[in-house]
Amino acid sequence: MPDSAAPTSGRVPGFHAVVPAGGAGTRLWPLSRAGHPKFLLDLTGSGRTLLQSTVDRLTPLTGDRGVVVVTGVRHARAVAEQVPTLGADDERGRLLVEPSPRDSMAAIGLAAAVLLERHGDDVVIGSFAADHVIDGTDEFERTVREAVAAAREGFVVTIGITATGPSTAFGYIRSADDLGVAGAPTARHVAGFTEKPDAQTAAAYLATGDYRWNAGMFVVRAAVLLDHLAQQLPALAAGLREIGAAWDTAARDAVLERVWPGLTKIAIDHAIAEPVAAAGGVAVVPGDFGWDDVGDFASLADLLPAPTLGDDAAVLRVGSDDAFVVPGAGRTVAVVGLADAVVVDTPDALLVTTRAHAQQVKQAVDGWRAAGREDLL
Ligand SMILES: Nc1nc2c(ncn2[C@@H]2O[C@H](COP(=O)(O)OP(=O)(O)O[C@H]3O[C@H](CO)[C@@H](O)[C@H](O)[C@@H]3O)[C@@H](O)[C@H]2O)c(=O)[nH]1
Repeated sequence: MPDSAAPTSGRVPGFHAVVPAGGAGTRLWPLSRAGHPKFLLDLTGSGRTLLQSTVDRLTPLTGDRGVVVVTGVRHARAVAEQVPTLGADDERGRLLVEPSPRDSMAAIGLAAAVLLERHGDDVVIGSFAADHVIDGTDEFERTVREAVAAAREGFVVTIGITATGPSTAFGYIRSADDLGVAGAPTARHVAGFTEKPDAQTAAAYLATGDYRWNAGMFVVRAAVLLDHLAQQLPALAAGLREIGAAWDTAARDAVLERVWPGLTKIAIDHAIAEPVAAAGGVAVVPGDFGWDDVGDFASLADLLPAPTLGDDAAVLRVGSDDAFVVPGAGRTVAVVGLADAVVVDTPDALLVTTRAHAQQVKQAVDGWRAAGREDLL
């Protein structure tokens, strides 16, 4: 089939999206807390939480019943309330609840194993984080359609974001020659991954023109993913397959209780992407859409059209036009002479920092934890 014949709109048959919702978002404290982390929050003022926006973005590609969310026990109820289409109480619902966090390979592998059992050998899955912001729906959809086409040919496919600077917060993908797969004209082979390099290395990468940011999106046939895992980590693959086979049966809870705690904790990047790329089995589709993982208040401030999140009338600025302010309910905030300030007010905790120090907010969370203030986390 010539490339021009590949469908460019509508649902992609046999494609299911997997949304791992596990991150704590500690650099966005005190908005993001362990009990209501970043993905459950409306951080962009759109009226939809990051999780809801993620599902909204994927649904045109998968159809209403084609998105699976994998989350922990603690957040299952809130996720079910925010995304009723997951059918949490249905026999074959699409809300998969992990007994405990065992990192991204187990989360995505669980969904792969369940979907393989339900839909058979040809099912293609794509994993997309629950807490990223994307601007440019058409380009996102184009990229995913190409990724699915390449995945059908047996590749593990990543999406490589055009880097806008030498970020040290992301992994980098080095692309090689054209993949030459019908329906995926822009896909290339991946030469390798580097996880979160230092600033100098990142700048050197960008100068070559061969590197893109790894957005943590992986598109692959579920059967291929589990076969690769069986090569790399046979016990983890076998455990996930056993759970997948039991998921829609009365044995689910007993199998989960016995098998889940023993699963290796490892990120999908290390378990699959890096070793499979070394063997030539990974492809990248370049994605020229706006993408941000909203890692801290500096990136959140850059995303928003105005430097206030919430009630702008509650904020008074004197010589602080760009100060980023999140006023708490029922209180006003005045910022005087602090251009770079970040002020985030909530009922029980107030954060004052600067954009330049936004990455270090995690240390405040660590500090409260060390002080035994679990109530603030
Ligand atoms: N359900 C569930 N999800 C999890 C768990 N652990 C991680 N995840 C999810 O897996 C995804 C990636 O995990 P992180 O641990 O947050 O990875 P990272 O440090 O952000 O790095 C990865 O993503 C970056 C892009 O945001 C990439 O740049 C980087 O290369 C890498 O792929 C996120 O969506 C996170 O919610 C878990 O135990 N359970």
